Amino acid sequence: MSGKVAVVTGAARGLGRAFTEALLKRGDKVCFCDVDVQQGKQTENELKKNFGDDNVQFLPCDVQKDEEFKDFFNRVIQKYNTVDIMVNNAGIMNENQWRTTIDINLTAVIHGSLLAMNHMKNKSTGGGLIVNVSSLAGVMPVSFCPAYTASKHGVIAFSRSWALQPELKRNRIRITCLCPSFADTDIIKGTDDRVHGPELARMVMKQYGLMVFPYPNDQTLYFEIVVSTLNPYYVAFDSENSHLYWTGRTLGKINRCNPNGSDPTTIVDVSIPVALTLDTHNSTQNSIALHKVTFDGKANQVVVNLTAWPIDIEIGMSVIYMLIKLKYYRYHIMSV
Ligand SMILES: NC(=O)C1=CN([C@@H]2O[C@H](COP(=O)(O)OP(=O)(O)OC[C@H]3O[C@@H](n4cnc5c(N)ncnc54)[C@H](O)[C@@H]3O)[C@@H](O)[C@H]2O)C=CC1
Ligand SMILES: CCCCCC(=O)/C=C/C=C\C/C=C\C/C=C\CCCC(=O)O
Repeated sequence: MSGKVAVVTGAARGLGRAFTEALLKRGDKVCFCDVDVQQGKQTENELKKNFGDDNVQFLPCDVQKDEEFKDFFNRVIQKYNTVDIMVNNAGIMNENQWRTTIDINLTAVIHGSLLAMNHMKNKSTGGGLIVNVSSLAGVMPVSFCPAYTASKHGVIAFSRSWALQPELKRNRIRITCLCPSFADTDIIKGTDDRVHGPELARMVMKQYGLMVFPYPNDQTLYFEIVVSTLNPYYVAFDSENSHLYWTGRTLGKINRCNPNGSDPTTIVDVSIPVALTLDTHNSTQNSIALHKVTFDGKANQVVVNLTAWPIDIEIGMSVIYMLIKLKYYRYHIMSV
């Protein structure tokens, strides 16, 4: 995948900057935008020093503003002729500004995805990768930030729904959601006046810990890898190489095996949390018919049911909570 042209939104700092650096390290060219112009320029200067003037460019853009976003995207195409990877990362967390939260975290992600899809399906070389940054708050309810959580659920629902479109596969466009746990960036700083129940927010963050960036070996930034975390109940399926991934008992332990359960391997074993990526690319039009895979992990058993194609991931929280109590974890990868 290296040697591609990538766009990253909201990359003046934080995860967006980390994604940008990871892409640059692979040899991609990156054009990033941000509403924070001063920070954007500073980041651009720093990255240019490390990766070369021609490989990285910052353009100011507020993704909430439709015309600005469209212009930004078109300017990237004018400069580099193409966009191969689109990372819709810009996001805020502010329950007092819930409408803006939805506008940036969800509406702009939809807009960015559509801009990318329209371009990717028409370009002569065809295809591309869209990475929509959701959150673990996109797969579970979080009482202290309901609007944020709704926006992140929306990102997953939008991405999964598009992933079901045969048109996407036909045009070789892959759409992926990245669902990080708490990461040590500005979004979680000074949350007191931006969340309902700051004490609970602090307690939860303390309990779960923070991801550290840059992540060792760039594991979380390697978009092709589908991994999971936080608790042992997240399982992911990578439709590109058919691997199944599941977490261990501790944060940061990620295992992988083949779809038939063979070759179970621990690919990450660290004491810090890592990110969950839901791979929404249901490219498997050739049937993966009824598998039942059982793993015997060290502490607990994990059962994965693959039903029929296309593959998608459904996590039922109430069932999960019940099974956690029983120390027995069951995951459903449903046909939809
Ligand atoms: N840090 C965390 O714990 C987690 C973060 N995320 C998501 O990761 C993404 C990146 O967040 P972080 O790097 O953590 O936060 P951050 O606050 O460090 O970075 C967000 C960046 O987006 C930019 N931005 C905000 N509104 C914008 C707009 N309208 N137009 C253009 N740029 C805009 C900001 O200026 C900033 O540079 C967000 O979508 C966030 O929801 C998801 C899960 C966990
Ligand atoms: C403080 C807001 C952080 C925003 C950044 C973000 O997206 C981080 C998400 C990380 C995890 C969120 C998911 C789960 C939190 C775990 C349990 C919450 C349950 C407690 C409750 O809400 O009642």
